[in-house]
Amino acid sequence: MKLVSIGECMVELSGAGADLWRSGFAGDTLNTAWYARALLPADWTVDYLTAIGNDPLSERMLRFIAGAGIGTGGIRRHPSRVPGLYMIELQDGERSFTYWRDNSAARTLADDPAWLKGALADADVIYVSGITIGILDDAGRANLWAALSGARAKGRQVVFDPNLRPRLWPDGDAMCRATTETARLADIVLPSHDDEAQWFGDASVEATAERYLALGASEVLVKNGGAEMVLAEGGTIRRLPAMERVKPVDTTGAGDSFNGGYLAARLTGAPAEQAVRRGHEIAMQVVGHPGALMPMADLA
Ligand SMILES: O=C(O)C(=O)C[C@H](O)[C@H](O)COP(=O)(O)O
Repeated sequence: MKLVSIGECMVELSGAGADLWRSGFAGDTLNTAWYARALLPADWTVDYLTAIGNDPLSERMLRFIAGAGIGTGGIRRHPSRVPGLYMIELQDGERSFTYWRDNSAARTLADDPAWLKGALADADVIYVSGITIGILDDAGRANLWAALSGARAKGRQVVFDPNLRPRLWPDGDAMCRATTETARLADIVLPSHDDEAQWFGDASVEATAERYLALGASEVLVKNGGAEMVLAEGGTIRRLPAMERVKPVDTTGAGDSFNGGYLAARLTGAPAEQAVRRGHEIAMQVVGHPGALMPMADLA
C-alpha cells in the first residue's frame, strides 16, 4: 500500500535561544508524511511529491526526506528555483510564521500534468492540504484537481486538510472557493474549527463537519485546538470528549502530526475514535519539541 503526500517542504528556522536559530526542514504535508511514516507498518510505502531545485540546500532536503524512509521518486527538479524558507516566532509556546516562499521551486510541482499523473499512478491514498493548493498558480491547481479526480475515479482515497493560510491567496474568497473545490474531491477531510469558523462563518464545530459532509466527504474529523472535536463518520456526527492538554514548547506541527497519527491508525484499520486518540498522543509529544518534526526514534 502506498500513501503519497503532496506539497511544499521549506527550510525551517526555529528558536535555539538568544540570536541563534536552528535550521531544519518542514512543511505541513511533509510533517504529516513524516509522522505517518514513523507509525505505519513496513508494508506501507510513504512518498513525498514536490519540486526542489538543483542547489546544495535542495540536495540536503532530499537527503533529509530520504533518510526518514520517505520515498523521493515523486520529487521533481526545477532548473533555477530554490526551496522556500520560514521562521517560527513563539509567544508562550504558540507559533506564528514569517515566510520567504513566493518563488519557491515547490510552486511548480503540478506544472506538468502527464508527470503528475504518472507520479500518482500507484498511490492508494493521496494527501493534500490547503497549503498545497495555495502555492500553485491557476494552471497548476487545475492539473492537481484533474489528477485527484482521476485517482478517485480509479477508487483511490483522497485525504484533505484545508489548513487555511490567507497569506497564500489574493483574498479570502479565492481561498474559500479553492478549499471548497478541493474538498469536493476528498474522501476524508481534517479541518481545524477555529480557522474554518473565521473564514467560512461556521457557527459550531458540528457546522464545520456538516459543510464538508455536504461536499461529499465520507469522513470528517474537526480538530478544535485541544477542546472537544467532532467526528462525522459512518452516518453519524458525534462530539468527542476533550483530551488532556500540555503546556507547549512550540505548537508548530500539532495539527500535521495529529493528522499523521490519525491516518496511520485509520489506514491500518483502527476505528476512528481510536485513531483520534493516537493522533492526539502524537501531537502532545510534538508540541514539547521545537519545530515541526521531532525525531522518529523519540516517538513513544
Ligand atoms: O505554514 C506552512 O506553510 C507550513 O507548512 C509550515 C509549518 O510546518 C506548518 O504550517 C505547521 O502546521 P501546524 O500543524 O498547523 O502547526
